[in-house]
Amino acid sequence: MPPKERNIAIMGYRSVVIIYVLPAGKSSLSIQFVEGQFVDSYDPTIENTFTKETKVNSQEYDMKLIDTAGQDEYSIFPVQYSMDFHGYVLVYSITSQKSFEVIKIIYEKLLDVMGKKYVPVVLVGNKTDLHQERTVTTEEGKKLAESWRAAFLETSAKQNESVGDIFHQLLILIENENGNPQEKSSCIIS
Ligand SMILES: Nc1nc2c(ncn2[C@@H]2O[C@H](COP(=O)(O)OP(=O)(O)OP(=O)(O)O)[C@@H](O)[C@H]2O)c(=O)[nH]1
Repeated sequence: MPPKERNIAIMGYRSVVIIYVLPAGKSSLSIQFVEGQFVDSYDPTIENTFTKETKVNSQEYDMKLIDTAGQDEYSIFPVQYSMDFHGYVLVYSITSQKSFEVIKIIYEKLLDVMGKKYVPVVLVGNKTDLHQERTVTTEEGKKLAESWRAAFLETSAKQNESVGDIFHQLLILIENENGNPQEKSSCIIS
């Protein structure tokens, strides 16, 4: 079987006042997944594109990951991210209620721009290593994902916890959406 091409956008909150509220960690998740490293610095993203080959259930995929510029509640949803994308990773930080509120707004805008009731989404609560600073409970994240019929994961880009699972689960959701039901548990080969 030839590799399937999959375009995935990664979105999340970016505070204008970054001294007080650090962003969700979209770029860190992308870099951890693609390069296997954590870079502990904050450099606001304009837009980055990463490519990665991966395999799920013996199917090969050529993934293009677009790490989008961060959004806030006032941003107009960038229309270019509603076209030619197969699925979305929506990231908040478990240490930031604000990022959790903004991710709901990003999701609503995404559906609105696409004119759809469903799109394949993995909701990600990042920064689990900062558990002492947690302000968003696992239950809150789970409930939100259920209401979207999305997959839900808590991750740490820093500790490389569940990072590969994000993309694995999203590829499965995209196959399901395309009418090819997949089993949930299978190994990912990167
Ligand atoms: N402790 C911890 N810090 C993290 C984690 N992921 C990201 N960070 C830090 O959070 C800050 C923001 O991370 P980025 O990956 O640049 O965030 P972003 O969402 O891509 O932000 P924009 O590029 O502005 O959209 C950086 O200082 C990262 O080092 C994590 O899992 N744990």
